[in-house]
Amino acid sequence: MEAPGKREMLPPASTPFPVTLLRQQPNGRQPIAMDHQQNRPTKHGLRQGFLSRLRDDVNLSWADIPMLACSYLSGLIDSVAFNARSVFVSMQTGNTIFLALGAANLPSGAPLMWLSALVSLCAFWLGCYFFASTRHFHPRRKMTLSICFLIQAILIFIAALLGQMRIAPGFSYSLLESNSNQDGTEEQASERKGDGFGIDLVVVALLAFQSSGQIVLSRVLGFNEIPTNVVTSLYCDLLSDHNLFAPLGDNVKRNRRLTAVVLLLVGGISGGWLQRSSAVISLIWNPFASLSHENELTMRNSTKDMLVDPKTRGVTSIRHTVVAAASSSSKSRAEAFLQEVGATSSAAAYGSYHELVQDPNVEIIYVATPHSHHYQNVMLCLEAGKNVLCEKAFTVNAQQARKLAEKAKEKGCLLMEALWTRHFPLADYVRDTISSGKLGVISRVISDCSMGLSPETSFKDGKHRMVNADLAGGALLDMGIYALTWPFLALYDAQQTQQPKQPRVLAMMNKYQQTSADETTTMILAFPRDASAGGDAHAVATTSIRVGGFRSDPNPQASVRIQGDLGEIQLFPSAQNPKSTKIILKDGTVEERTWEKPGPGKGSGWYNGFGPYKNPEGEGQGMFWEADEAAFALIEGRNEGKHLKLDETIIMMEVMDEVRRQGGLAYSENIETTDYPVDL
Ligand SMILES: NC(=O)C1=CN([C@@H]2O[C@H](COP(=O)(O)OP(=O)(O)OC[C@H]3O[C@@H](n4cnc5c(N)ncnc54)[C@H](OP(=O)(O)O)[C@@H]3O)[C@@H](O)[C@H]2O)C=CC1
Ligand SMILES: O=C1OC[C@@H](O)[C@H](O)[C@H]1O
Repeated sequence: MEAPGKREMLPPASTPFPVTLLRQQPNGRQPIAMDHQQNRPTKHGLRQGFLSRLRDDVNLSWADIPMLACSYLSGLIDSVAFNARSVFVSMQTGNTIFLALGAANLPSGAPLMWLSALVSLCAFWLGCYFFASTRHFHPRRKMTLSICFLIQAILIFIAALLGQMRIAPGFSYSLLESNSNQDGTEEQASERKGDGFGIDLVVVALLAFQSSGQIVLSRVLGFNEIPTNVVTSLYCDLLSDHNLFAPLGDNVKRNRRLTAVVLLLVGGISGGWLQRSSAVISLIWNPFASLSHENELTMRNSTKDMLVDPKTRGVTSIRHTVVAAASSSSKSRAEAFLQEVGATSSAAAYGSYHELVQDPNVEIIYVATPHSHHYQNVMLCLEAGKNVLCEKAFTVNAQQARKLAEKAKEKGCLLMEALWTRHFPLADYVRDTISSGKLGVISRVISDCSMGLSPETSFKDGKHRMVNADLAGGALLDMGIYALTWPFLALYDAQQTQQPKQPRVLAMMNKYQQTSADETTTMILAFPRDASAGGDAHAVATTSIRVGGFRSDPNPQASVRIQGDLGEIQLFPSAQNPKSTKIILKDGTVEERTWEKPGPGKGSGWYNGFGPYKNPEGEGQGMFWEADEAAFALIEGRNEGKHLKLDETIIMMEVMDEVRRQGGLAYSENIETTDYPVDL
């Protein structure tokens, strides 16, 4: 136990200059050159003075202050590292336990925690050895200490840079959000953190190495009571101090320990809050389309949704900003669009897509033009180096999708199909239900997405993109993609016990006479699966503009049924926008859930809704979830969405190519082509 004492009055390492002409330094160093007339050191003398002072030992009477500041730093850095990679870079006791747990393959859900802990420990050990070797170079010299602190500062700076530039994804954003949002489980959060593991470990190593410098220096300077990164022994020494309650000036070591604990805590708190606020990313969205041809208002709905405060859906670390919009027909349409959706007044309006892609403020572009135009529009964005979220159907055919994926890879851009349904919390629930095994082996999916509209009445002149073959219209590309979504989610994604294979397809197609686009299409699919995994799984996916999906039905049947040998899950009322689910198990269990759409809420006076169908006051349409996922992908440095990767988008396009081949539906060469640029 330490004896109480006042701040130690150690002899100063250097004394102030005496007023003599040639100043002899107390430690017998060279005299400093003086300007005799001015009676002050010359520039050369000053430089000499500075350098010789650096050779002095540090004045220990105040050296505890930087060491206490190190305690604050430890708290800050450890809170960041733990939040980023579930590892400590300073407190190595925790890491030793994490390493030990790894031997038992624990903790569950974080199988690589031991590796992060080991990296941190190794870097820390190396750092201790390195910084302790200063004992060979006058360890208490100001010069030696300055160099040590400089090395630490540089390492922290490099680590911060790697995080800030999103090179080290784990350190680029906060885990807090993903743990709480969108029904996200910690598993999902750690999955999200899978990318960039290696570079994250580099950051861990840099920080652990520097943090060893702190404890070594606290030892060098003789402040063993403030090891800066260990608090367990500090708590013990503090509370077992028999002079714990001595007056303030009578127990310096107690004061230091207490201050170190408080500062470490404050450092931890600041680390947490800094991550929260620094994780607020201003995402820039850029709608191509605007208020459009009388009926479809995709852009308006999704943009309005994007601008809803993400906190209303529990998302705290991102924000979407519409910085610009472009209309291919006129700038005034873009202006009207921006006004209508409530974009900020600084948002730019463009009268051409070419102008828009040159805007340096644009980070990501949301393409919501007719299917026929996706390939050309997305290629334009990618060529300009812009990230893209492109509406469904992604392209007209698989070859176009492949080319876009290649271009995105070449340019290092994010490219994602905006299949909004895939990003609903409801879709996560369906995935989780399937992978939990509750339904047994899924062997069949029945899925319908239809409109129940008379095309002769609703799309009278045949020009609407729904039926217009020149715009790659028809039931299949527009609605059939939703019917295919659930078989793919259930049989391609969620049951990935083996490398998923492309399904075999049988298809029938009825054409709308007026335009020859498909009006009703029926697909039977077989997803190849080994006999040991249950054998091939079947799906029936149907779509129609004319029949099914009547909104007038007060008790709609399930649009989607995902069936396993132990039970099934049903989705209501529509495959593209399901709002409730029902699980029926063989043992008689029934689990029903409804899925609300968040938004500004009742009393907000805010409305969204598709086309003429208004949602209840304050409820979003549900398009923000795909926007959030694109934002997270950018923040994490991913070039794809996690719920629908480009490989799967391409395979779905291949299926639709085959369906069209069997149904005899080919679009005109200029919209099927992969040539670029082509004027449409
Ligand atoms: N997720 C969802 O719920 C929905 C998604 N969608 C998808 O969104 C996309 C757009 O659909 P929607 O908004 O209904 O499409 P629209 O027919 O309303 O067209 C959208 C915009 O595309 C631009 N455009 C460019 N060239 C043409 C052209 N030759 N003919 C017509 N328009 C052109 C127009 O804007 P401008 O002239 O100003 O450039 C137009 O306003 C499609 O991929 C569709 O499948 C549609 C509905 C719902
Ligand atoms: O994606 C869509 O969802 C809703 C439908 O009404 C629309 O036509 C379609 O494009």
